[in-house]
Amino acid sequence: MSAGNGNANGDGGFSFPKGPAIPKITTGAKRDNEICHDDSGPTVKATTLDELHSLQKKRSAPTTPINQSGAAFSEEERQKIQLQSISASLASLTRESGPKVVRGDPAEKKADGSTTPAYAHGQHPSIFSPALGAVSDSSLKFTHVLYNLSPAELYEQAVKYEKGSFITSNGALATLSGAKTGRAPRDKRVVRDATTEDELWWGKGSPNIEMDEHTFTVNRERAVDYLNSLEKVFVNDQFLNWDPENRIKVRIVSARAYHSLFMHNMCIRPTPEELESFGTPDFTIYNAGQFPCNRYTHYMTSSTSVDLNLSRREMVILGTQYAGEMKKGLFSVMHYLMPKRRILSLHSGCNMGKDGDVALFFGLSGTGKTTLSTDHNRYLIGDDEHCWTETGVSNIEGGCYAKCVDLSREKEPDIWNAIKFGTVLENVVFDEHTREVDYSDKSVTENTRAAYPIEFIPNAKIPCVGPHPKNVILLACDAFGVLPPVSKLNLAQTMYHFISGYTALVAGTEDGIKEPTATFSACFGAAFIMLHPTKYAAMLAEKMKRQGATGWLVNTGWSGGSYGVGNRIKLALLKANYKKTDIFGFEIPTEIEGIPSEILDPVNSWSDKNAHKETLLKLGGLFKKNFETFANHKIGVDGKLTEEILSAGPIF
Ligand SMILES: Nc1ncnc2c1ncn2[C@@H]1O[C@H](COP(=O)(O)OP(=O)(O)OP(=O)(O)O)[C@@H](O)[C@H]1O
Ligand SMILES: O=C([O-])CC(=O)C(=O)O
Ligand SMILES: [Ca+2]
Ligand SMILES: [Mn+2]
Repeated sequence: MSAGNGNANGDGGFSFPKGPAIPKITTGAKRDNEICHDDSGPTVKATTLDELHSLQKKRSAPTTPINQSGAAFSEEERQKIQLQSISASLASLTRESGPKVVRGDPAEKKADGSTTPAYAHGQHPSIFSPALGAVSDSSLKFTHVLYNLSPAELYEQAVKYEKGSFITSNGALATLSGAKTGRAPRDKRVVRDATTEDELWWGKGSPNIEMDEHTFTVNRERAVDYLNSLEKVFVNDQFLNWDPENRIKVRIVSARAYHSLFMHNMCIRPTPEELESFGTPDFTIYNAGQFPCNRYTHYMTSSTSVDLNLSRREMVILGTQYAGEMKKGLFSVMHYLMPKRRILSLHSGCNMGKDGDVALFFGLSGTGKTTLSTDHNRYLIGDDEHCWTETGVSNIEGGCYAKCVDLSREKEPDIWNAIKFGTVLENVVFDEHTREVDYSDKSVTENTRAAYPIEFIPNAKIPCVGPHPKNVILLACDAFGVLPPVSKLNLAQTMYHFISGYTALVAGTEDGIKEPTATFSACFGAAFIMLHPTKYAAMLAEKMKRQGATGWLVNTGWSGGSYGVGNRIKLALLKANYKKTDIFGFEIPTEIEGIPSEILDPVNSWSDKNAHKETLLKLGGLFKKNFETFANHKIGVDGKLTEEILSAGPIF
């Protein structure tokens, strides 16, 4: 039966009316009487779907690699050298040779459908097969290496293979860091050997909990074997420190796209040319965070272990996927390496005014280094880790790590806008359908974070270096409500408060805990320092003195009555008249334009003056008690500095 022409003769009472025949549609060759011209353009070049897909991706533009002697490497030679180096990084210490490594995603099928390369040893440029001593199953398999992938590639890897990875409505990559949503300082170990024995700060108050070289080797082997057992690993080769003379080459081997993208954002990203000549890294991280350490290993007290070996220039991560461990592990390394070069490493934010005045912002986690250094009216040099050299300051990192709990576009527009394609959003909650992030939702953790490259901040200063600081601002979030909003400090007071590293937060919102808890963290970063705090303090004093920098204590917390009475206050810097406060002996301004004078001295906003005095004394006592640890440690040749610093503390 032919369609279209109805049949009027049927007996079923169903028929199409007879009408004019439907005109035939003609395509192809242009005809004179054509009404509408064919604008479909040339047809696709591929003849098969596979070919079509292969056309979609253009090869990255080849660079012109130059080797040390000035001669160009071939692409094949270059890839071979790279893979050889990665294989060496992954070498197990006992078997002494690295695994077979191959570039690319194992899931990307070859034309014949195979996923494992079919090439024999040495035949293909993107395979490296070391000569193996003992043959085991793992030495027969390939380890695929995803080397310095781009954010787009890492998004695809994360979304395809990592549970909990989603693209949010602002374009960021939302991830989950697993059971650990913050650092685990109690699980950090540092190898104590002949060198570090004398050089590092050990014992009471020190963050450096020792482990021996052998135990490190056991954990390293565990991490490396885990990584080698995987089908693929991510390798990032990047830099630390924007000061070209003190740049450190770091390699991060990890199992998750989340970790690779985090470090892509947080470390300095090499140009293709810099990557060509990267060579051997100065420091390597093995992040096997999904895999636990063996609790029965000596020195281990949990299934998490973050191990630093300064002599081997290696760090091993087991049993935590929290990405901040990598960032802060490297920061610890800088706290060791830089002072050796007479460079001061700082847990501080840093920005610069239009006329080149640099400010440093020290503060414990969550006191506002990122928030306050990201200031629309100033150039951002960095938000968290810096070096102060003979010539000025440099950022150690290539990215920022902002807290995003309760983030709002109105209060922090630059951070808000930096959360876009390429940014890693850790542990946030979002709408399952619209993928809109709810920053007020703390269901996963209160420590939600955004990691983005520093150039996502519009007024970032690239390269991230600046002249000597003029102002050194110590941030404290004082839930006791007795620290003034702004206090000017003399040099000894600056040292005293730098070594103290005070902040006080209201302990958990649950369980009825209402008392603020004071936290003291030497150098505002006790978890990361490697030497005795007074070493860093002496360097800071010397630099501030020489450069004529002014110290400030800024309360970013609650001022005027304890928590609940006062409100969190905004930072203001100033030229004003000052008066001296009781007990702490701070110089506080008597008036600042635009700020009601009464809030400049917190006593004014306490209705119960006795309660104010009591709270002030209580806090002073906590400072004194904390400082006992440092009191007998001499700094400076004659120890005079110690006395001067001691007398710069609270007096009562
Ligand atoms: N007055 C204030 N000053 C600074 N931050 C404030 C203030 N009021 C509220 N906040 C909030 O406090 C938090 C400060 O976090 P921020 O990321 O700046 O900490 P940080 O010092 O950089 O810590 P970390 O070293 O852990 O990254 C932000 O969530 C910010 O919105
Ligand atoms: O390392 C982290 O988790 C975040 C950070 O910057 C800090 O704690 O100082
Ligand atoms: Ca921060
Ligand atoms: Mn920090």
